[in-house]
Amino acid sequence: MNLDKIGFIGLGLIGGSLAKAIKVQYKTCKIIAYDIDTTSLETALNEKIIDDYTTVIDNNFEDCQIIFLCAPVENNIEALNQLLPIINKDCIITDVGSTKEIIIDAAIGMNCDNNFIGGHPMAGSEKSGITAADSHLFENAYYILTPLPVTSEDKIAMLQTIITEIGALPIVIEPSKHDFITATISHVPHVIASTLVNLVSELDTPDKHMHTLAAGGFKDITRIASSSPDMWQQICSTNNKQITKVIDRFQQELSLIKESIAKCNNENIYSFFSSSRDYRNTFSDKNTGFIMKSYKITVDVIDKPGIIAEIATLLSNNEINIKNIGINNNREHQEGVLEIVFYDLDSQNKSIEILVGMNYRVYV
Ligand SMILES: NC(=O)C1=CN([C@@H]2O[C@H](COP(=O)(O)OP(=O)(O)OC[C@H]3O[C@@H](n4cnc5c(N)ncnc54)[C@H](O)[C@@H]3O)[C@@H](O)[C@H]2O)C=CC1
Ligand SMILES: O=C(O)C(=O)Cc1ccc(O)cc1
Repeated sequence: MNLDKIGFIGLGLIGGSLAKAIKVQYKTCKIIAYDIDTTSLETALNEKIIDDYTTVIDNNFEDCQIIFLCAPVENNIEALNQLLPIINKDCIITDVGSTKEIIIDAAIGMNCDNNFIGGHPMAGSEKSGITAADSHLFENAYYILTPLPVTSEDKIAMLQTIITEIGALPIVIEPSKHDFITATISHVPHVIASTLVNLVSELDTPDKHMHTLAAGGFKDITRIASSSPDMWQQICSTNNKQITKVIDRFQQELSLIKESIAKCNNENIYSFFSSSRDYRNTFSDKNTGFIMKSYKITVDVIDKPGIIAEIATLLSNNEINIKNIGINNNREHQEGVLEIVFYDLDSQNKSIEILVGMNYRVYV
């Protein structure tokens, strides 16, 4: 497909990653961006992620075929309103916001439902800003679309093609169903993660031993508490009905297990953990994911100078690109201490073969 010009409103983690992925796929496509943060725009221009930027939403967006709204949810609604008098009639405006019903209702209210298609890539991380942007972010991730009955098939097909060509998997879901699903699998888990972190901060002993000793499990389930407060405040305020409904249900579940623990009802406690383990084990970490896909291996290495260089050289001699490499000093639940992250499954598999062939113990 031919793309000549695309616009971005908001150029942080998601906007920047989409712009990068589109540049890889559509080399001649011009990208123009607007962001309230001029430093992000300058960074993106210097790194050739975009071709031009503007410090106001103006006629520069007039000839865009597609405009991606990638700011926090409420700011996307404001931008949509500002863009409507500017865009051409064939332009597709699509957002990436984590909540859908509110922006779809706003789009209907603004009579722009033939130009607007709601979107939500189910990929991301706790990081934010253009410096965290990654052209591989959407590979094998589901990308939800919430078109309206009036949206033309051509426009939906065009957006689906772009999503597919950047490696993601488009899936159509109705807005209110989307908001219930994401409240359960994303929004409430974020609230719980932040609650746990705040709890430790409040309960910690004066010597801060909780902070020092918090280990793998705690860090695993609270990683997402490092996310942008601005973004999460707007997600909560734009999906408050579904989120509060799911929190109510969560509190009921928590009360049940609390009661079983208080009464030492070992049968209930056992079945609580065994059913959650069995269901959790049906979520494959290698599958298309909701979180950023990670092709990681862990290598057991002896602690000697030059060991990282030795392994990095071995892999680079075999033309394998390393995305990230680091020593894990905490051996808890960890078979090895050197963690290597790759860009794709092929590199991961090839590295395992090479390292095992050199008698390294490798864990996936
Ligand atoms: N972070 C994640 O993992 C995911 C986020 N999303 C959604 O993507 C959107 C963007 O999130 P991120 O890229 O993670 O956040 P981010 O904080 O990395 O980037 C947001 C960007 O929007 C800019 N911005 C803020 N207000 C603006 C305004 N009024 N006009 C123009 N630009 C403005 C900021 O300066 C920043 O550069 C949000 O709507 C979020 O709900 C969707 C999927 C995953
Ligand atoms: O990093 C993670 O696990 C996330 O949860 C990222 C994320 C954040 C917001 C979304 O709407 C979708 C994905």
